[in-house]
Amino acid sequence: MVKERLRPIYNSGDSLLKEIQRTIVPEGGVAVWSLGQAGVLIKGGIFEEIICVDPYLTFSIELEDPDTEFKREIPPPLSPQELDVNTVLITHFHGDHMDLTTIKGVSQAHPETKFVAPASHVHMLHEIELDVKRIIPAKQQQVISFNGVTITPVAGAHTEYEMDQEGHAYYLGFFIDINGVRIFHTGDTVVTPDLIEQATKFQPHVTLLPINGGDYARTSRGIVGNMNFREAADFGVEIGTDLLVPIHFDMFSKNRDNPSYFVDYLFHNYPGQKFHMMSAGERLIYLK
Ligand SMILES: O=c1ccn([C@@H]2O[C@@H]3COP(=O)(O)O[C@H]3[C@H]2O)c(=O)[nH]1
Repeated sequence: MVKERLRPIYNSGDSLLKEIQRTIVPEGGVAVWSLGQAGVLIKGGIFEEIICVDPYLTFSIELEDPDTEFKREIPPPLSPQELDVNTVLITHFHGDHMDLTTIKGVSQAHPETKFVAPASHVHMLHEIELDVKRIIPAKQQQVISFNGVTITPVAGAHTEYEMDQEGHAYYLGFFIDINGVRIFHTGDTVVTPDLIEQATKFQPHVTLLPINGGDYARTSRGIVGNMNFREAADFGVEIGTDLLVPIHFDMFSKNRDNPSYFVDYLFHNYPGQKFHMMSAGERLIYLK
């Protein structure tokens, strides 16, 4: 039943693992793989760091609640045990971004992997008994640096800016600088003047941004919205990014939009804007 529902993806399992291992990224470049939804894997820098953002590599949402409308439409390109990365970045606490089953599987299979998660929600990682030494609480504007990589968390508004009592943002995006290649993973957010200002200063080479939007029907079912395809394109162009990569459109049939609308909108309004739409498991090599 589940198998019939799942749509094909470009690459997965052993073949994807080998590709990730064998990819040597030239200076001034990064390799990016889509893992579906907001999940991406990024490789680059002098130490060939591998960073993963928001891996949802299980069926945990539908296993925990068989009546959920959030049933996967694509298979996980890798199992949690196969995800061999230096650092996992988590943008926020929703199960399709902070999947505790994925995180537990990764952490048990790869004892060296570190986990960066919003300070407001690191307590959720204690539920899976992740060693606190492996957790880096992320706070907006507080830079995290390791091995030639600089990560600056930026607060997002998953329709609203929300924060805990200490003022730590619930929803984060990440400005990631790998050896001079600047990547902005927005996380889940709508467009705000503050986000435009900060992203314009960062001047990303590559911006990964959601396009699924939001509407009355979804909001009334408790689904929190994001920027839509028009807002994503306008935002990406306004901040001056070189390459736009739409995300958050392939996982759940009830909470997505057609990426061809994003492409069509760019075609008509910003024909000089570079973009790349990815299939899960696909590799993109970006050179500055
Ligand atoms: O653990 C979960 C999983 C999902 N959700 C809802 O489903 C939506 C899926 O897309 P999104 O990640 O933009 O936003 C999510 C939320 O609205 C949730 O509230 N809690």
